[in-house]
Amino acid sequence: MNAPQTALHGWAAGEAGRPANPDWTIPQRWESYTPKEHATWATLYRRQMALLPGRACEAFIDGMRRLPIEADRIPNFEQLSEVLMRSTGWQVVAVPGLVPDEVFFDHLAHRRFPAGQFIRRADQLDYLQEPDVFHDVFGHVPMLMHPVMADFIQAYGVGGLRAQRLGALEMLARVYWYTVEFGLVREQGALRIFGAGIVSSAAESVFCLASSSPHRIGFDLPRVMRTRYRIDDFQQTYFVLDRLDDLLRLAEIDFAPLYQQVAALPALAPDAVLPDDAIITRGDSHHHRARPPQPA
Ligand SMILES: C[C@H](O)[C@H](O)[C@H]1CNc2nc(N)[nH]c(=O)c2N1
Ligand SMILES: N[C@@H](Cc1ccccc1)C(=O)O
Ligand SMILES: [Fe+2]
Repeated sequence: MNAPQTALHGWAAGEAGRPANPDWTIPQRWESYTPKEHATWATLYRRQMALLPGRACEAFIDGMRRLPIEADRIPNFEQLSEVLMRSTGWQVVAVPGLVPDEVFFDHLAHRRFPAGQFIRRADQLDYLQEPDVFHDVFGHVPMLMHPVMADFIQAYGVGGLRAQRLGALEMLARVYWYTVEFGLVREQGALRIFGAGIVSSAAESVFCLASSSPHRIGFDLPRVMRTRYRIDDFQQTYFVLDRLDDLLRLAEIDFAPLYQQVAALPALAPDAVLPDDAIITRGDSHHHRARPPQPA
């Protein structure tokens, strides 16, 4: 989820504007979820699990299988953290919603995944401005069981704190957006989803692979750093990794010189196509202005 900082949950910042806790974590208060909230989770879970086999990458399906994530109840973060800690050293901490950039990056840099404690209302099933527990836990957490993604997201946290110092937040956020949130990866000759923003959206899980309108382009780091993204509708371009392990190489590249080179170039529209793009499928001209999916 890389939405701008606009939609900060007021009450998270407390009346005085300062959060009760400097790292913005709150108790999950798992016992206080209502049956209706669990039912919303169940609806979303069932809808996605009917779509994702055959569309989501193997790492996602495997991670989901190994975690205490049930169909009909919002998961308990302490139970998730026990399994994650043993596997890749991660834990899930509850936050009220979007937190400030440096708080977010600091959590990731210490292998703490900040997950929204709240769940969307029944009338927000298809679209949500802020990351709720379904997007964060269903979408992101299973991938944290994969060692490559576990290392990549921690490195991203470290890189985020650095990018802030270098004034390169937007370029870095695009790398996260087009991988962790909306990334595709080749798997046994087919394209599979690994991005959490797609995985947690029913409409986009289908659209990203089946529609002729988005471009699908082989991942290229400077190209991704230049490409703007939309947060309120389907992506117009998806970038495709040859394999998830490519993320490790990515994490080791020193971004600082790239930030300088890319900052000197004009940013690209979300639906741009360049002559030397490694086009996998070129989108058609008209855009399906479908019901906006949940941004991620
Ligand atoms: C660029 C920026 O770091 C990014 O949008 C962050 C901001 N704060 C966040 N806060 C939470 N809880 N979850 C997120 O995904 C993000 N995304
Ligand atoms: N390698 C990046 C850090 C990073 C790691 C993983 C993902 C994105 C960025 C840097 O030098 O800042
Ligand atoms: Fe997200």
